[in-house]
Amino acid sequence: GHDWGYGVEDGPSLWHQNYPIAKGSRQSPIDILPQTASHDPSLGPIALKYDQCTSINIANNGHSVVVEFEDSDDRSVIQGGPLDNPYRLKQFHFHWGGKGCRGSEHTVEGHSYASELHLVHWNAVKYETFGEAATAPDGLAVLGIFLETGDDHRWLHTITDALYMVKFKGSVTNFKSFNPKCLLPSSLHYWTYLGSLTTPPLHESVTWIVLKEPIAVSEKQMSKFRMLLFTGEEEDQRMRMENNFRPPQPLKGRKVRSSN
Ligand SMILES: CCN[C@H]1CN(CCOC)S(=O)(=O)c2sc(S(N)(=O)=O)cc21
Ligand SMILES: [Zn+2]
Repeated sequence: GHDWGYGVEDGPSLWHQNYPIAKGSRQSPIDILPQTASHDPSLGPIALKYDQCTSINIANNGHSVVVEFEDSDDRSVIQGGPLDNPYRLKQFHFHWGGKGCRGSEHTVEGHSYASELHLVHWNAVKYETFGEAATAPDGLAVLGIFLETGDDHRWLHTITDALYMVKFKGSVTNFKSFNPKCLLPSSLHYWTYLGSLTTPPLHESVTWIVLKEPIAVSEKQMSKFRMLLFTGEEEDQRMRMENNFRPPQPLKGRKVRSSN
């Protein structure tokens, strides 16, 4: 059922009641301090192989808007950097704020961005299914990309133009041949650390790779995300989907490494 959300009655500060791991030792997101992040020369570049990727659909799951990918083989993977194996692209989704407000999950020296894109990948070398990987300490790799408001993003239109089709929680529509490579910034320099899902079930199964360079999107494009609803078509109380981000969590002694 509806056991968690981002509101006063079901938001991040209450998630620990149903998901005690919310107070765990490797929770996400975190505030990243670039000066403290150790430059690790053994950290190679990340490699993204998305050329043969197959997007399937775009959906409103009542928490975010999600684009799912076909993950029956290694056609779309992230590898290198802190990763020992290639991890298969499963889905991507966003977190964002209200009008003119910040909405990223990770922050950089307390600075938050307008939004944050998460590309979720799973370790299909070690685990049979995505579900199994999602609960394993080295099961998932999520690539985080900051969105800041500025110029129009020429490729984000493909996504924002489809949002009206998935306005309500539970809606899904076809979304073929979208290649997320077009959403990457020019530099793949990153910070990396061991963390968790930033939503329930908050599994501590994520190797986070957060790109340093944000991409620019226009305020008009951001406003289209806020047209989405947390609520279903049948519900009489319409709740605009915004501020669907978890605030930074305690570092608890973890090391953040920097690619360079
Ligand atoms: C609303 C539910 N979100 C989660 C759904 N999944 C987890 C459980 O599935 C078996 S998931 O692995 O696709 C991810 S990744 C992710 S974040 N924000 O950390 O990138 C959240 C979720
Ligand atoms: Zn996310």
